[in-house]
Parts: sequence; structure tokens; C-alpha cells
Amino acid sequence: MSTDDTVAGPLLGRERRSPLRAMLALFRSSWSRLEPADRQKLVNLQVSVTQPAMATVMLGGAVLLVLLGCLEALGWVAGIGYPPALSVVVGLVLAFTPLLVWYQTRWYVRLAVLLAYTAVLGVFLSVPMPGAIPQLAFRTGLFNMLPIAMLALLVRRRAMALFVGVVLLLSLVRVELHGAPASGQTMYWLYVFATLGFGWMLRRYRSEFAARAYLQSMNLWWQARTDPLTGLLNRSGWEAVAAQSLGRGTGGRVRTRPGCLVFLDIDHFKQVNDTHGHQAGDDALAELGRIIRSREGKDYIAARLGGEEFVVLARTASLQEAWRFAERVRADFALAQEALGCTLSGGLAERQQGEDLSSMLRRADEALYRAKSTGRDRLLVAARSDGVPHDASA
Ligand SMILES: Nc1nc2c(ncn2[C@@H]2O[C@H](COP(=O)(O)OP(=O)(O)OP(=O)(O)O)[C@@H](O)[C@H]2O)c(=O)[nH]1
Repeated sequence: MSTDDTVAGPLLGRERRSPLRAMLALFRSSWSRLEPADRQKLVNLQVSVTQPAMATVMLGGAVLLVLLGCLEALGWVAGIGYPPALSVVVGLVLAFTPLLVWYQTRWYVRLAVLLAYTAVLGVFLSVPMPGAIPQLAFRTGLFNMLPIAMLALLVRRRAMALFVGVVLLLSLVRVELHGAPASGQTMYWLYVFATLGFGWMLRRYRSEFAARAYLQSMNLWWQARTDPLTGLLNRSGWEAVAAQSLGRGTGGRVRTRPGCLVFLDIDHFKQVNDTHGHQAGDDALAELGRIIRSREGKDYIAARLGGEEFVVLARTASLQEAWRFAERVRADFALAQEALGCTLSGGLAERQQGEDLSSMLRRADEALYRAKSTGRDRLLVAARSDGVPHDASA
């Protein structure tokens, strides 16, 4: 899960809607609500889950071909023109393809193996040799189990499209070479398209289910890491998101701006609670959250750490930009809370080479402490760790 997304909408519970609307909703996939990075993660996750099932289905098809070859040799079932021994040998060779699907890491190689496997199995199960007796209805039925299972298991759209192409091509070749089974061409194509349709539906269901479960888990993740009063991240959410964001590069470009941390704390908040009541205190906290959200810039990660302490990591801001942001928040808050006379103090720390989050937080906290002890209602910038003082307001 990419942790720098915004909150992912309401929880997806059991939605009450008409059956028709529920069916149509399957066509508006929840995938569209996922960020590209999350989609990629979900694709990888689904591939890893469906891979063993896919390998098992492929092994099953190969075993079926060996079995048919043996039964044909015994004269228990009618053949379609291929020597039974060849069916057995081809079946045994195909039995190794699941290993390739299992161990091969490149998806397009796996797909090529699957397509080749499908073509070969399709020929031996349902495309007869020209001139052979077309005892085909049940054989084709057996083969068409494969598209249903594979479409339910294929994850990537391109893979699905190519797979459908191979199945249609096989069906076409078979009709061209030998006509449709006794039930007739119309019935045959209905059968083929119903097979593909059901397979596609299963795949749709699977990926929709995965996307919804993923969105649910993302929602729960954010709920557990969001402060309900202010809508900002809570401490654990901020630590996770901010630490991850600090560690992340800027896509190969050298970051010229170091980033800053702003630590804000409402002055005499206990007094606000004691004098005007807890609700007035809550309102002041919510107001500060709203102001921070309205003033924060791109790449800002804001949180309520607890009580009346707020923190903002301005990932790519210069000290001057962070200062201007904090100053606007301080002024907006003083204005909004004029009636209560509620003010804000803050400490700012500019990130130093290789500095981690806890060190920035500690320095900003020291600056905040100095702002509090020198009169409150002000911002101060932390000295660098080598002791050189900063002056961002200049
Ligand atoms: N209304 C409300 N009050 C809270 C909440 N969380 C913590 N507080 C109160 O915030 C107050 C914090 O008080 P102090 O830590 O003494 O800080 P202060 O009074 O702001 O003093 P300075 O920070 O030194 O200016 C306490 O009275 C807490 O009960 C909350 O969610 N809502």
C-alpha cells in the first residue's frame, strides 16, 4: 500500500442497491479508484496468488490429454485422428509447462508458454485431423474448461486479450478444417462465446473482489492512522508516512531543497478548556486542523501528534517557505480564535544532510520550547546541530 495517498473514501460495506445496479457496478471496476502504484501492487499480489492455481490447471489439462491418449489406445473413446501415442507424448511434454509458469519470472515469457500450451492442447483435444471422424462435442467441452479456468485466473488485460485471441483462432481453425460438431455452427459459436463470457465474468469478479478488499484494508489503515477530530494524521500515521517520504528520492533528480519540520502548539490550551469548556477546546483543535490543511503546500505531511501538538513535515520546502506557511497558520488561527484569545507557538527545523525524522522533531521541539518560554504566540527556528543559528524570517 502506498502510504502517501489521501484517505480512500468511505468504508465499502454491504451496499444496498438493486440487483441490476449491483450487476452494472461490476463493469465500473473499483480498480479505477486505486492509485497506479497500488494497482501495480495488487496485480503482483494477484499474480502470486493465482500462479499455483494456473500451474495446477495446466497440469490437469496435460494429464487429461495423456488419459485420452491411453483410452483411445484401449479403444474406449473415439479419437480425432492423432495417433494415441502422440497424444500421450505431447501430454507428457505439456505436463512440464507448469514448471515454466511457476519458475519463470518474466510475465511475457509465462504468457507465451501459456498461449503455446493452449494452442497445442486445443489442437489435440478439439481440432481434428482433416478427414477424421468428428466425435467432438464432449472433447470440445473438455477443452473449453481451460478457457473458463484460465480467464478466471489471468490477471493482466493484455494476457487475457491474447488468450481469448488464441481460443477464437483455434475455434475458427477447427470450424474451417472440420466444420462444427453435430449440433451445428450457431450452437458451436454460442458455446465458445458463452465459455469466454463466463471465464471473463469470473475474472472480473476476482479482480473486483481483490480491489474492494484492498480499498477496505487501505481505509482501515488510514482510519487507524487518522485523528478524527482534525482529519489530519495521528502520531503513528505521521511517523509511518513522513519517515517513508523522507527516505524516498525525487525520481532520480537531486533534491536541492532540504525540507523542513514545523512543530506547532496551542498556547495555554489547558486554560482554554478550563475557562470555555472542553467543546471550545475541541473546536479550536478542529479549526487548527482545518487551517493547516488549507495552508499546506504540495508534499506537506501534517499530523496532530496528540493533545494540542501539531507537526508538519514540509518535505521539499525551503526554510523561508516553511516559515511563511507557519506564520500564515499562526495568524489565521489567532484571527479565528480572537474571541477566546487563543494563540499558537511554533518551532521550525530545517533538515540537515542525512538527518532523520526524530532528530528534526527533537530540534523543532527545542525551538518550540524556546518560543513558549520567551513569551508564546511566536515562531522560532532551531539552531543547526552544529550550533549555527538560523533566521528564516529575514
Ligand atoms: N478539548 C481538548 N483538550 C485536550 C485534548 N487533548 C488534550 N487536551 C488538553 O490539553 C491540555 C494541554 O495542557 P498543557 O500540556 O498543560 O499545555 P498548555 O496549557 O497549552 O500550556 P503551554 O503548552 O505551555 O502553553 C490539557 O488540559 C489536556 O486535557 C482534546 O482532544 N480536546
